[in-house]
Amino acid sequence: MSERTTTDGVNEAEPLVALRCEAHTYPDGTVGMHDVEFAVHPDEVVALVGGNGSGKSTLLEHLNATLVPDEGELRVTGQAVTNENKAHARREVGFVFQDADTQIVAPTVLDDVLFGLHNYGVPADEAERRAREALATVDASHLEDRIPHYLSGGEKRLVGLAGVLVLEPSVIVLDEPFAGLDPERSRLVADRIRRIDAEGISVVLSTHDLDTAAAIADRVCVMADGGVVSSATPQEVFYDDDLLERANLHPPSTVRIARDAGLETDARPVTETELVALLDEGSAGTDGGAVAHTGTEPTD
Ligand SMILES: Nc1ncnc2c1ncn2[C@@H]1O[C@H](COP(=O)(O)OP(=O)(O)OP(=O)(O)O)[C@@H](O)[C@H]1O
Repeated sequence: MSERTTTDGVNEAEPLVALRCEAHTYPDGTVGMHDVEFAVHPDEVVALVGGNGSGKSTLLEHLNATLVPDEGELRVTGQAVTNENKAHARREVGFVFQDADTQIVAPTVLDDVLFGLHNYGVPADEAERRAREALATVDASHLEDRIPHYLSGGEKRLVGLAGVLVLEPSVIVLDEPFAGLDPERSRLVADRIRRIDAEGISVVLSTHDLDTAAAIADRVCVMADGGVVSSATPQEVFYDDDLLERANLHPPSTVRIARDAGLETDARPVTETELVALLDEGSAGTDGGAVAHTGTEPTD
């Protein structure tokens, strides 16, 4: 996790993305989001959580100017984004859609990852090297000759991630990256997200999977009724029962296990590693203490 975060989970450096949205109204008159100020800082993984229809996708789609506020402002790497320079937002903020099929455009995985680079006029040799590197970063090199449409959901998600990663954005946004994946695939995608963060790219994702959010996020933003109702560390958010209830959320399994085990300590474990360490401490000198694994922590 980031070492440069303050106690409320916010990195102090200049934000890479800063959004102020007084409201976003869809064409049918539905207000998808209102009164939101949201920033993405260098070197952080931010998880957006909240019930169905709370505004997560609406917020994410503002970060690369796919949607624009009725009233407000988007700044990306210090530049105000206007109708004339949306391309700057698209280039700096890579978006991985939940439905990977919407992003697949080419007959093979390698061609698919190359597509964006060709659009940017990157010479063929360099493009191929970068595409292969991006596929290797997400452990998908073995898929490069496959037909994208026939990949499994988890494989498509990794290829979509490589297709965005290859363009070297400052921030990667993922809408529900774990939806529809089995626990092993979720763990793999979570692991790759941490790897991308370690390479200096900030990540913002929305998810209903609070176990995985607890395992990988530096900061958690809770949305309810189209607004951000909290932005804080996983420890603060996931031990705040009133906040979770207001957002129709249940605490992650690590928190439930910690409580069941009577571990209401100031340490507030949220990751599996933190939980295991505390349970081990608690059981030192007793019978060794069996530990229930949540199965969500990414491997390094
Ligand atoms: N294209 C659209 N037209 C009209 N209303 C929309 C549109 N997209 C979203 N909304 C509405 O905006 C609100 C926020 O929706 P959004 O999709 O951002 O929520 P979400 O938190 O991502 O939900 P979920 O977890 O179910 O994916 C909801 O009331 C939704 O019905």
